[in-house]
Amino acid sequence: MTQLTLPAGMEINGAIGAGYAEILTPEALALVAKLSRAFETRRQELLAVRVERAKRLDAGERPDFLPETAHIRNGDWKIAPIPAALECRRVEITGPVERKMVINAFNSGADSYMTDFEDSNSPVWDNQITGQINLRDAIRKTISLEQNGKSYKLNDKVATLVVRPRGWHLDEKHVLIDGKRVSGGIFDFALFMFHNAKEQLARGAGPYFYLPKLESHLEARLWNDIFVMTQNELGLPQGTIKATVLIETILAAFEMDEILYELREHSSGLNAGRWDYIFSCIKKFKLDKDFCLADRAKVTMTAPFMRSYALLLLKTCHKRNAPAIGGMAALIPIKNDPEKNEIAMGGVRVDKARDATDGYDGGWVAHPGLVELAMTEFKKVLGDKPNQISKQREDVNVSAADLLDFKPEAPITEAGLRYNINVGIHYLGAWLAGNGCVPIHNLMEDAATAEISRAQVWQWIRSTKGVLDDGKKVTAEMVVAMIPQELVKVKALVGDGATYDRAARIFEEMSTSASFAEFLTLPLYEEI
Ligand SMILES: CC(=O)SCCNC(=O)CCNC(=O)[C@H](O)C(C)(C)COP(=O)(O)OP(=O)(O)OC[C@H]1O[C@@H](n2cnc3c(N)ncnc32)[C@H](O)[C@@H]1OP(=O)(O)O
Ligand SMILES: O=CC(=O)O
Ligand SMILES: [Mg+2]
Repeated sequence: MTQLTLPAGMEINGAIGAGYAEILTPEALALVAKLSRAFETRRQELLAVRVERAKRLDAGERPDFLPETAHIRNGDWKIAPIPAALECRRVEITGPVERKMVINAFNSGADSYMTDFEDSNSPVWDNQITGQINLRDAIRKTISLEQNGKSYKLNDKVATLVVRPRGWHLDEKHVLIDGKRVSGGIFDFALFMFHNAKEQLARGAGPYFYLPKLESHLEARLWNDIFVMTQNELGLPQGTIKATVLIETILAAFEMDEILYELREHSSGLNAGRWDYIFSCIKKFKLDKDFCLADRAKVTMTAPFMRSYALLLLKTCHKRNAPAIGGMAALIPIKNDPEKNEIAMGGVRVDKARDATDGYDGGWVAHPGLVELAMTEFKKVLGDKPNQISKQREDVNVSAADLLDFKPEAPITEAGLRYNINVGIHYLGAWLAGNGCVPIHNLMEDAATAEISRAQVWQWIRSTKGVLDDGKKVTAEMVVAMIPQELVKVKALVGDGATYDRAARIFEEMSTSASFAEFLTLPLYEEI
């Protein structure tokens, strides 16, 4: 086995596969070690703050805009100018860091490509390191692949790359510094920066990131401080790194100005990460017996609380000269059924048209087959302009009560409950097998969408409003009885893989246990 030279105090317990040593170099690992030692204590403190805040919310406290940062919300400031490579982001394709998908996404015709170490990626060690290899090769345009009789290589014109490292909650368990696991996000970020930032700048772009699952401006400040130290370490001018923050937690929605302000030298705007946002709303109010959201399919961007969130994000960004990027419609092309496919494409069209008309500068798609369609909707509104940041939404007024107006509460149906159980088992099983993004019932399912499914099941059992439209109360016994039935249906689709039995067991434990797992990926990560 290849031997790595490690910085003092670092241990790596993952297998070292072909080409890994080119990523896990002593210098790159030294940056991981430096950032970890400098910032791990703060990461842990901020995670502890999340726990304390959750306790207060569990006890009935409700979030509001922070009095102590009113001067930032009321102040007249802008973020630093956006680099040319990030001015035009009408369509952003996203996808896991798998080699074929990396090539296809770069070639998709989208303006930008968010490559994903987060929601759509199962963080098995091999995915993390081969993902870094794939990105290194793609940035240098040396990436290629022969698969199923097809040859893959990059076109001359490719999308601008944006990288999403893991969120603050995730560790990288294969790498220890001074006996403790390193942060998954710092690990992904540091390796990427070390190997690629200068190369990207030489090629006319730069190191651009998406930051997931932040809950406060102090968490944004931590990323900002990491950027400052990394730029110093690598000899890059301050402000070189640019990051778009996903507003995908209810708490961050109350701190959007503050998040942009913390990152103002490094900001490239905000994105409305709708799936985690819905999950976060359920999670943060999980013990409120009056809280209840309808069947997952009914909680759309036109739901009152989602509409308020989307409009506030847009207004906030444009006031600060920052891009506002829309989220992901989970619809994907449906093969072999033109009628259903047309309905799905119509759904994506409506979604992108709404965002573009509202004033968003771009939006996400899950699949190359959606790029042209989404582009058409943005071009209808933007014409030849790269963005519409100049469009101010002073007409928008969103209060705390609007953000917390959680409707629709009904209907909850047996079909909706079974759907959540079915998707939960299917997704968990795929994730355990190393695949973090799966088409299920013609929708894109990733960690964020699956979180909604499993959180709804837990919460419906406990909410007084968790009553099916036929009058039956959702109970743990009902869910436990449905799990084997849904497992059979999942296996009929995907085969008899052992991970699905494990997934069903974990799903049952998660749905029925008294405590609510903070993220489903946390217990799952200990299984891989
Ligand atoms: C909530 C959030 O965080 S959203 C962001 C995270 N989610 C994502 O990024 C979604 C990523 N999308 C995907 O992984 C896939 O599109 C899925 C799983 C949803 C659907 O996958 P499949 O049904 O296998 O796709 P399908 O068979 O139609 O793929 C056709 C081709 O498009 C490619 N493709 C599909 N999606 C993508 C993508 N997002 N990026 C690049 N290539 C893609 C496939 O690799 C395949 O290539 P090939 O023809 O060369 O073999
Ligand atoms: O990351 C995006 C989301 O919707 O969640
Ligand atoms: Mg998300």
